Amino acid sequence: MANATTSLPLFEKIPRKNTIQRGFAIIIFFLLFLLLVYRLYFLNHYGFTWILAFLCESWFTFTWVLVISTKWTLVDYDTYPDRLLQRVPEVELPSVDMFVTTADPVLEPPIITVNTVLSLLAVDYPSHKLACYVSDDGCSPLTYYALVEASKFAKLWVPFCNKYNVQVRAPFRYFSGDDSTTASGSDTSSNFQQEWKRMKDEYEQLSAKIEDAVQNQNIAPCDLTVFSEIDRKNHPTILKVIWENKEGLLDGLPGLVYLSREKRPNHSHHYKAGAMNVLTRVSGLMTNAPYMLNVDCDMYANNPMIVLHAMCLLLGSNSEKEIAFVQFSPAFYDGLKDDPYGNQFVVMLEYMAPGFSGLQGFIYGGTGCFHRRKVIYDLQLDNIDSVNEEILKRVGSSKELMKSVAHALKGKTNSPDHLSNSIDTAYQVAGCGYEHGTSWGRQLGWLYGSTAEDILTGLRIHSKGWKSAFPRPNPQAFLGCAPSGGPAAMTQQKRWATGLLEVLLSKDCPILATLFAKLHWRQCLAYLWILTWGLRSIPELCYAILPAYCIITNSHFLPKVQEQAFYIAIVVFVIHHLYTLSEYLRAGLSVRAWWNNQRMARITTMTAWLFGFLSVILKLLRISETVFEVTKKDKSTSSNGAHDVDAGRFTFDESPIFVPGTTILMVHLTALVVSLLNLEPPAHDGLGSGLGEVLCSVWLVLCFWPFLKGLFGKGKHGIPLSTICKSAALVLLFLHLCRMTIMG
Ligand SMILES: O=c1ccn([C@@H]2O[C@H](COP(=O)(O)OP(=O)(O)O[C@H]3O[C@H](CO)[C@@H](O)[C@H](O)[C@H]3O)[C@@H](O)[C@H]2O)c(=O)[nH]1
Ligand SMILES: [Mn+2]
Repeated sequence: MANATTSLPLFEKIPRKNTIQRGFAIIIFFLLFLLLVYRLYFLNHYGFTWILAFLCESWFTFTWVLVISTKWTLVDYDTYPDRLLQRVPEVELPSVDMFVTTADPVLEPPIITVNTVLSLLAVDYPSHKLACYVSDDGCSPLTYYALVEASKFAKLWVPFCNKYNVQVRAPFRYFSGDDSTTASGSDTSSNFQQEWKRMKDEYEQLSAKIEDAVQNQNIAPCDLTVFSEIDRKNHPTILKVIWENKEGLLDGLPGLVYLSREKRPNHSHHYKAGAMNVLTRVSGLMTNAPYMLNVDCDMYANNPMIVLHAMCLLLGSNSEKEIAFVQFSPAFYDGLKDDPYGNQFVVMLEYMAPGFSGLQGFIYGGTGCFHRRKVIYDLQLDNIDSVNEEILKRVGSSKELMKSVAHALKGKTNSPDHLSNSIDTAYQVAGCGYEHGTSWGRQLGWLYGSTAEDILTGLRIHSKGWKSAFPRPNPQAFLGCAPSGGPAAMTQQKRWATGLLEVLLSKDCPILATLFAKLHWRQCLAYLWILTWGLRSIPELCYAILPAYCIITNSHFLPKVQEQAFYIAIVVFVIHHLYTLSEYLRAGLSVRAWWNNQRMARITTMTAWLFGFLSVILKLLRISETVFEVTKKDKSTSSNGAHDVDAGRFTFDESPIFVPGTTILMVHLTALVVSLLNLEPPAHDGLGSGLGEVLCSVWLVLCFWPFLKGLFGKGKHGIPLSTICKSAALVLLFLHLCRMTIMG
């Protein structure tokens, strides 16, 4: 019996059947191809609108090819933690360092970070094998204070979770239900009821203390002298071991370390990538676990078995060379109903991600990911088994760090040492000058040069020939917070588009990696699909302007109703939308969610991604650097946010990011008025604009419906007057250009 279980695999890759979807995808491709042939055939007959339409449609076809290739074989992972526990005795499980990054106590309220940390401290894993490191780029005494208080609460919380096998170990979620019966599941014993009540009181006290500290800057006695008169952009390293499991107790509490790396005005700190590298070095000196988990401050562990699930994949592959990192599917708590901002990515994670799994593996998404430490130490050499002096020199001048890296590369773990013994050397490697002259950020660690450091680092790992895994356990592994307002959602999308384009233009570009390194060519296509997000804004914008231009100048860019080609265009449009709709329905989402995502895809592409594209152009012209703007996290739990009737209604602010959207909407409204009132000039060639152009215009107005409501909305639901004026000016300019071409 024992033998039977030890020989069973720890995980399985399960291919998904998708013959019908493939069929439809090919039909769509075929129709697009026909349309292009038709365009080519008449290329000399019609003028510039025709050529522009041809170019845009070529791009759409290219993108479609990338999509088909990526989604061709879908693979899911199943993991079996119970088999792992039978195979490996608890004391022999490898250790894991858990990193949490936070950067701003206002955009990222300390109570959120605290909950994430508590959920990690309480996971089902031998606690002396875990250590949690919090990097605070905001250098905030509030965050530090909140963590100190949280560690006191953790001493009650962790045993409570273990004793009653609590499922959700982030207290703000666990206690968001009203009474203990909802939280306990089956346990209704009076003991449990009492303890539950006590725990709830304790948590309420903790959050009240933190809230009070935030509101009144009133921080109860706690050693905060190091924070006095600190400037968050100019300060020395602050490193505090808040708690350590000195006795190495199996059921103690994992170590907890607070770290705010040194910052100086003239030193580039490389945003999150820089923070991750400091965390890697400091933890290397303190615990040097062979595996590292990293989460954003708002992503709490929602599945207590999560580390075991990851270990099934990391320990269970036949050759170590198999899986470099395990990326869990990100998901969001309190997500707005039907995804009005199109940023919950359910469908992408349902089809695209398993498609990547059928190739080399899904991308590294920055949060909810377990890495092998030794892979992170060596993004340069192909063969990490040969530990040579070369690598060690690249990690910088600290002898202790070299020793720890050598250990990690050889797969040895450090003998348990006290965290506090390495404090002095840790200060050295957390300094902002430490990386000078080393390979951090270039050949090892998290890579610099993109605001999507996650994609860049993951791509480099895949280019070395490694694979990655994308399991989706039930319950969901990690839950985070998706932006729930127009401005925050747009900022996030803009940063992604910027970062992705930076990767595309870097020397890590997937095309080069396929030619000169070990990236598989279809993995390259999959990466191109995501890296070209920012570029898509240009053809989409052009294509969106075409119908309005044609109506206003009374020309055409689509086939006429009497032509057969007209039906190709209609059919491809209809089938494509039915295809995406079926994906939503099969994923258990509503028609409304589908529609919201369709229109948000248009809005995001033409606004946020356009700005991402422009910021990369400015970087190329050396006019300005790209920046990592942190997204705002909401504290709301289901008690407010989600029930708010206006919750899903689009919000705006003064940001120029809303100008293109407003302009497109106004251009199309103008075009529709022109068409309704028959104000078009006489057609040049007797073939004026027709039904196709009008339908396109109506469609775009529908896509930009949130903006139409915004024109008449008030407060944050309204588009600011200044934005409307700027857009109106652009519309006038556009009309003027149209007139010139008619005259011309
Ligand atoms: O200078 C900085 C800036 C950010 N962060 C942290 O980076 C994380 C991600 O920032 P967030 O604003 O939450 O970005 P998201 O758009 O939610 O993040 C996604 O996209 C980023 C890349 O664009 C990745 O870094 C993230 O891991 C990934 O979740 C947060 O924990 C921040 O505290 C830092 O530590 N230092
Ligand atoms: Mn985030």
